[in-house]
Amino acid sequence: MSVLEVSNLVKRFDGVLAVDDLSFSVAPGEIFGFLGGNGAGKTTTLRMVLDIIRPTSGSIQVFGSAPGRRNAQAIGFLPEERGLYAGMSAIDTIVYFGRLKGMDSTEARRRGMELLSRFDLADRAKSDIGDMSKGMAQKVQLATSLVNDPELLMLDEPFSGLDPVNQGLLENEILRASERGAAVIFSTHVMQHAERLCDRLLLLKKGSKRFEGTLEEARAALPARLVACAKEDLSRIPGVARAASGDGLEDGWHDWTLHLEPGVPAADILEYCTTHGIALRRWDEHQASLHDVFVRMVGEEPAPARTEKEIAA
Ligand SMILES: Nc1ncnc2c1ncn2[C@@H]1O[C@H](COP(=O)(O)OP(=O)(O)OP(=O)(O)O)[C@@H](O)[C@H]1O
Repeated sequence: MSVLEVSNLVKRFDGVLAVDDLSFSVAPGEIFGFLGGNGAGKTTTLRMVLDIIRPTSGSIQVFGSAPGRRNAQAIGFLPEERGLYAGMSAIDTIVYFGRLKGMDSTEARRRGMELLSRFDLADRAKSDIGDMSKGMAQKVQLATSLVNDPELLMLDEPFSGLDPVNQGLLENEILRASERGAAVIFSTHVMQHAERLCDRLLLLKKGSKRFEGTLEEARAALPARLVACAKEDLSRIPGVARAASGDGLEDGWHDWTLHLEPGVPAADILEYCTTHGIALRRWDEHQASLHDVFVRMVGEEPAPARTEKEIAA
């Protein structure tokens, strides 16, 4: 059974179609990347799953029932706009969120301390959130979304504002949640995280789905490029859309760059060469990156991964 099933979801704000006939589902243990540019409808969709806002039409099933109090206890959520109450300690904040999820305080405290240790914040457990750095407070907020060991973990732009070490820590938490069987949905503009983590991903543009599938399927949607060294003319091989030969090498060998027709696997070209006695001295396949797929399907540049220096600035 799916943890989350979204069917023909529509959300209209005055004059803005924020989510347009969106359907997808997420299974237990799956890491699902929710990708799209600014204003694509990611946050709006997550808010509907949390029952913070109501859909205009369509349906959402969380653990087999409509969003609401009953299933909220098994959900963990990290909102895009970060912010916890200054004036409360890190551990008390986590316990508070654990209580909201129906945990008893002893268990929430035990679990909170375990998370703070894992996040290298055990010695700051009693620090006021207001006295913490932005990144530290963000890790405490992450802990509030994990305290109840949620079966559905939804993270809205979780990597933004974290330095590279803490981005790695967050990646580990996502993998850990998935390994214990939780479904994890995270939204991001940064393709590198999605490339490393996602079992499946969905590309959203102006509220509507442009692509849903595995990373491999996403890459296969764009033509591959091959670089090969041959004596023969490779431009006439079936499945090659464009070919350019470089300068001649010794003994009549040439480097070729081949752009394949969409959907043609590189292996077909290799097989053709083998069966037709075309000798190849070198063979490199360059698959499209998720960045290329995003640019092609969403029509804009995703955010680059930020350097440590940029984050500190
Ligand atoms: N409460 C609201 N009232 C009116 N319009 C809204 C409201 N919330 C969202 N929108 C609009 O819905 C569209 C989708 O916004 P949403 O925040 O879901 O995008 P997003 O994919 O999360 O973008 P970002 O990556 O910039 O956070 C935008 O055009 C936004 O202006």
